[in-house]
Amino acid sequence: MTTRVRPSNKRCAVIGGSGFLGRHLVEKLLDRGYSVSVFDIRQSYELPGVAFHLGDLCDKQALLPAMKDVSLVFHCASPAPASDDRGLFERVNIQGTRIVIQACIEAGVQKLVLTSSASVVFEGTDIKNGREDLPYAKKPIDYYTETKIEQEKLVLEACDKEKGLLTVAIRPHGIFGPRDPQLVPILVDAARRGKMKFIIGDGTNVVDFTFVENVVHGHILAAERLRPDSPICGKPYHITNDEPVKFWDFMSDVLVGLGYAAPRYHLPYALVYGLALLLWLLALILRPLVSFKPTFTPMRVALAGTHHYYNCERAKQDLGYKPVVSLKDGIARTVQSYPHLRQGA
Ligand SMILES: NC(=O)C1=CN([C@@H]2O[C@H](COP(=O)(O)OP(=O)(O)OC[C@H]3O[C@@H](n4cnc5c(N)ncnc54)[C@H](O)[C@@H]3O)[C@@H](O)[C@H]2O)C=CC1
Ligand SMILES: CC(C)CCC[C@@H](C)[C@H]1CC[C@H]2C3=C(CC[C@]12C)[C@@]1(C)CCC(=O)C[C@@H]1CC3
Repeated sequence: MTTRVRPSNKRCAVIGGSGFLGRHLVEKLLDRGYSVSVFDIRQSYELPGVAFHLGDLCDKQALLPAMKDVSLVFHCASPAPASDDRGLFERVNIQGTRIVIQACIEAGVQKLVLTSSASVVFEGTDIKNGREDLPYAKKPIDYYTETKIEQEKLVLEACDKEKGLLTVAIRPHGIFGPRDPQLVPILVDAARRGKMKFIIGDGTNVVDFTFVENVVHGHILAAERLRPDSPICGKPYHITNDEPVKFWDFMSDVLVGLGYAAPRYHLPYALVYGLALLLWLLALILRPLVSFKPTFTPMRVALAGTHHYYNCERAKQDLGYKPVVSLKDGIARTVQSYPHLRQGA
């Protein structure tokens, strides 16, 4: 007879642990006394107490060793939203997530926490104080969103008390903070190329941006509250800073904090969206001949010109969630962390 060692409650694996959110999560887990295995296609840092397993999450045999004796898995890997590679999104976010679930079941993992996205309900039109019961986007605005929807469904449907795997999904929105490879770098790149002089629309649209440590906090609360008798099993949770802000005020605070001018001139939303669609189509048609990546993609223009903020009451009620870093402090810490992106640097 083989006796199965019950995995320690404090052993966990972070799939995508080399990424922006993943690394912040790993650091907080270590602080809280967890031992951590990271599974990723790349290793971006070294830390005592972290075992790295390199591989593609679509490969179950590569995943299993990272899950050995692990009771809790965080899945926060995804191709970058800026990619336009439909095949890659489908392979990693859909097929890969099926494999992650199978591997969790085979390895005897008890809890799986997915990093989903509040964007799973975003179709490019206003969302004001959206709750988790909004329907998934019927016409997702890009392949990223389309496959994040399928990924979330797969993980939530896999929640099975009988089989012993409990699951929950965290839906953050607009994560920012030190080491983010996306929001601040893209914004600064656009500013350096003179493209951030313009406000898309009337500039009054309100959105959520979430400091990375608040997102981490939401993940850990969910993991620690995930038990067979808890109401959170199989549910999605919005995690935001709970401080909706005008999109263009947030952009201006970051730009001015880094020494750039705030956007000033208004352009009509419909015009910029139409141009972005045209450029996207052109890039698609010309792809075999030339490769160019427009800064203003339809997704970015939609995010920059509409309201999209979310209610996180459910997370407060069920997880005891409350942001740990305010928007103002989050912006100050973020700006400070990018000395190389300052104007003139
Ligand atoms: N950044 C944001 O504003 C938001 C992000 N999210 C979600 O948060 C999660 C983390 O995002 P970020 O940290 O911003 O992205 P990131 O790109 O910094 O990290 C993703 C990590 O996944 C890894 N990865 C990608 N494909 C893989 C594969 N086939 N096998 C193994 N590892 C693979 C990458 O190497 C990377 O380290 C993602 O699931 C994303 O969809 C959700 C809402 C907002
Ligand atoms: C060029 C400018 C109009 C905009 C520059 C900033 C943008 C790069 C970011 C503003 C909102 C961000 C955002 C995401 C990525 C970066 C932004 C578009 C996500 C798409 C990342 C993945 C998600 O799940 C949702 C995010 C929404 C907000």
